[in-house]
Amino acid sequence: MTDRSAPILNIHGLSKVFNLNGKPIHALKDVNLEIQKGEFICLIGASGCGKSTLLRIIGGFEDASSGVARLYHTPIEGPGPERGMVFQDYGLFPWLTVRQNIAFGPKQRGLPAAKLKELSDYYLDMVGLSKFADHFPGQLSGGMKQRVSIARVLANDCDVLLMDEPFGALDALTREVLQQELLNIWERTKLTVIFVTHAVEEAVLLADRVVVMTAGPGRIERDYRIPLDRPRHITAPEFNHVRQELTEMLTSHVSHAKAA
Ligand SMILES: Nc1ncnc2c1ncn2[C@@H]1O[C@H](COP(=O)(O)OP(=O)(O)OP(=O)(O)O)[C@@H](O)[C@H]1O
Repeated sequence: MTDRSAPILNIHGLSKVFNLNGKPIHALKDVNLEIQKGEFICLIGASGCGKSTLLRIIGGFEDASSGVARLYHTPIEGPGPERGMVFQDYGLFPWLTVRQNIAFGPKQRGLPAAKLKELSDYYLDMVGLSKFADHFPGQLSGGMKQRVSIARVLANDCDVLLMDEPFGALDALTREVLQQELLNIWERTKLTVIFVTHAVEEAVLLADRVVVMTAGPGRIERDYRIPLDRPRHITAPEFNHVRQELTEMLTSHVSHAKAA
């Protein structure tokens, strides 16, 4: 039986070596991480430190070279409905309408038409796109496409939302709106979120814990709990203080890496 009081994710001694034309690329080395159900985790670090690789291993899209990632005690051996992935480039089906995109997973699982309608209505409303149900992705803005992508993952009833720089391609204003919407959804659904970002401010705004990674090979350098209550205000002095602290953590790793 599944023990729901255990950490939802347990990553132990995880390493990943890619083979690029016969040359080993050490993407991750001895990564250890425990994530509790309902936590919002941000993974942050310099380009190439293995954030996406770690997310893809948790998603089951990539195998570890050694070590193990467990979801509720069970080693992850492939993708599964408990984990939903949201990418920067949306990953929508352009030939399906917004509603059909959202209902795609449940339809594959054989849900009847009435249930599909009810489910898609619910998630269309949650992401504020009810009026756009019959539009195609090509007729939507980037922010709207990302809302569809989030709704599609939620409609699959996952426990863990894996997000790889989901707002990286959006303009600053849309990004702020979507960050707020994501927080509202997270509070409403109690999902566990693992969110990759390059942006310190985004991490301080969203995360319970920020996991700082360093490159060559990628490992966890710091696991930092954000000492701020919610809701957070980016103009507040204490927010700025935490942002500076995290920025210093990140830049000190970059300068140490250069000096080494
Ligand atoms: N399929 C692959 N084959 C070979 N090397 C790979 C592959 N995927 C990733 N890598 C290498 O593994 C390392 C980690 O890559 P990864 O994409 O996980 O980093 P990242 O921190 O997500 O980077 P970014 O922030 O730029 O997206 C990099 O050196 C990358 O070149």
